[in-house]
Amino acid sequence: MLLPNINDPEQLKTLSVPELDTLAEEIRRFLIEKLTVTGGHLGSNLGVVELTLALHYCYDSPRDKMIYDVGHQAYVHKILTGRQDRFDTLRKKDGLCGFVKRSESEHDVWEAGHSSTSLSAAMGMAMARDLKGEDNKVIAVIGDGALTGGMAFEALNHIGHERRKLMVILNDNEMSIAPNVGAMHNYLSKIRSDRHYLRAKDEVEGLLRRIPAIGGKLAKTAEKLKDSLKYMMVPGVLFEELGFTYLGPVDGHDIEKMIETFHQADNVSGPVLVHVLTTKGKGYKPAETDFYKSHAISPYKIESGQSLKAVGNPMYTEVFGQTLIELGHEDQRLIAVTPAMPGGSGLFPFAKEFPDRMIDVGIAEQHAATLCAALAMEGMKPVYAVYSTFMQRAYDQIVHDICRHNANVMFAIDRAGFVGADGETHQGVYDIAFMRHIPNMVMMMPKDENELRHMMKTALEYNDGPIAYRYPRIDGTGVALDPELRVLPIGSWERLRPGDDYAVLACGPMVQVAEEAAEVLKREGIQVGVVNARFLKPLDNTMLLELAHAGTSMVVMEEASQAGSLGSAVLEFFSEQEIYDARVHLMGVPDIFIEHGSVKEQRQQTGLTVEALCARIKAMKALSKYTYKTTSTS
Ligand SMILES: Cc1ncc(C[n+]2csc(CCOP(=O)(O)OP(=O)(O)O)c2C)c(N)n1
Ligand SMILES: CC(=O)[C@@H](O)[C@H](O)COP(=O)(O)O
Ligand SMILES: [Mg+2]
Repeated sequence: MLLPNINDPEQLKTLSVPELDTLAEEIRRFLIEKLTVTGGHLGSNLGVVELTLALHYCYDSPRDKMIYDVGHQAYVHKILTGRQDRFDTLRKKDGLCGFVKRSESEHDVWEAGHSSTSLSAAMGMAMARDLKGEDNKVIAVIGDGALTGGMAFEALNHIGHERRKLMVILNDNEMSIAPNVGAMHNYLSKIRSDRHYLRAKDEVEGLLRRIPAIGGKLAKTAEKLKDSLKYMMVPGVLFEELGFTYLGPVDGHDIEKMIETFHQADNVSGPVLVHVLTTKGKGYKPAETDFYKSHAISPYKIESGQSLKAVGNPMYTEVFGQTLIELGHEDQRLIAVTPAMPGGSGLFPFAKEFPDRMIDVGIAEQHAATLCAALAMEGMKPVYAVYSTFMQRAYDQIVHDICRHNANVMFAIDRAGFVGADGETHQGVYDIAFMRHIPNMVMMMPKDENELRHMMKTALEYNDGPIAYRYPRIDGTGVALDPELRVLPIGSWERLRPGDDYAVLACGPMVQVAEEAAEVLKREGIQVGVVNARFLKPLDNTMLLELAHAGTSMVVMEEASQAGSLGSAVLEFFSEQEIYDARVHLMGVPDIFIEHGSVKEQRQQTGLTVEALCARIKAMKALSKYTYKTTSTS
């Protein structure tokens, strides 16, 4: 057994290639076993075992900078840099992060979670290195999925122009989370499969060099001919034209070949792109054969890869997917757009039913938003199905292309609120704050999956501009679903419980928390009203005025950034109305990044629990007595 003794990259360099191969197999077994308990990004990591070994064998981390795009495929890097014994804590509270994390190790030089940032990071580090007169290597490892992201293209454009020395490793497994899509993907597939492309690049270029230079009139024609031959026969010519030296394709499970290629790359003075072919899930059948199982999985049975997650109520995501089919039958103009998350967004059933009406644009949140704007302006009914966290990428497109045009785009914002194990890079807690202030936007959040269905119907029937519904990454409440879909009056809230002294204005899953807290407090003799603040914009002004005029003390509770979300909107309303004595307390996500753990732990950490709400109301009660006493005696 080599693995338990390999705790730093220096030890790795003493191994022979056969020993590295043995180590690769041991690492694979280690990951497959450990992740049965913790879950995690299994397939992506199994695919890069040899690649990561070859990198650490050839380069000196952390002096040489290894930058992993997305950072979900860095488990092997973590094992090789002294974190093997922490894998039982993977993605758990205070445990090993599922992504690259600078606070964990000096070998983690760049953090991510969102995709396609690695090339810009590599360029920045290479520039800094040159400006400081240093000579370390800079290496970005980017997957074929992440390469579909706009930022990656922007960086390729810059790197190819500047021609600084750095290495891009394109880890091509033909998969994003779902099978990869797009013209670049088609181009890479061609390189993989076309035997002409697989000819040794040197051989072809040598041949071309041997065609004698011809002077005079024929020169131009000959050069054109050479160019055409090159285009036909040299793999990766697109990257070459962009200013990179292209090396590959190389078998990403052959350590010796990769070491050879990296040495070759070291002799190139400008940017190099090494095209590495890997298999996602390599070495674990369930992950190799089922792409759902090959990406982010929950704990599983080792023999079958079958999930051990207890079967609960259908998730909001599933209810969304099923309801979309109903609406798709109702309105032929409805079309779903996803930036690379067809499975996670629950769109596969819709795609099966309406294969021409589901568009996966790749990791292209910005493009997806503008595409939806244009579809809407031409009379279609686009649903932009997107995770809250990834929608952050499309802020300008939402303002500039969707809201300014007042385009009838429906936003299905999944993973709104805490997401659990993915942690701080993926929390869906900012979208209310960065969307509600944009003119024309309407925003909703359902208290349960039944209401989600009504919101979807409401959005479809709404023809006055953009409208969003956001829902969490959790199981639904199990409520019975109305077969009849209803249109909700825009800006209407629901009073679920009466209570004149205190009222909790809650949205989404916090409504249930508020109801439970109200029950607890009722037993203690405190009557608390509960309002389902299901429209985040526009607010229910009438209800707010009623509450203020009744002298009700309000708590606004939301699993969203406290700054700028629903609570802020309520305060703004009272300020606009010049109602300065409304008593409003905010309970939201504080001004810190919330790390990985379970959703329950994340709620505990931020005080979004029944206990914390009860405590807050009791404190308000105590304070109001005091305030009352002092004012009445003065
Ligand atoms: C901006 C953004 N959009 C979507 C995602 C979700 N996502 C995470 S990994 C991934 C697929 C990446 O594919 P690839 O880079 O080829 O890596 P692989 O898992 O195949 O190794 C996607 C779509 C993300 N992390 N960031
Ligand atoms: C790395 C990444 O961004 C995705 O793989 C993400 O972890 C998926 O999240 P869900 O499990 O919520 O679909
Ligand atoms: Mg891939």
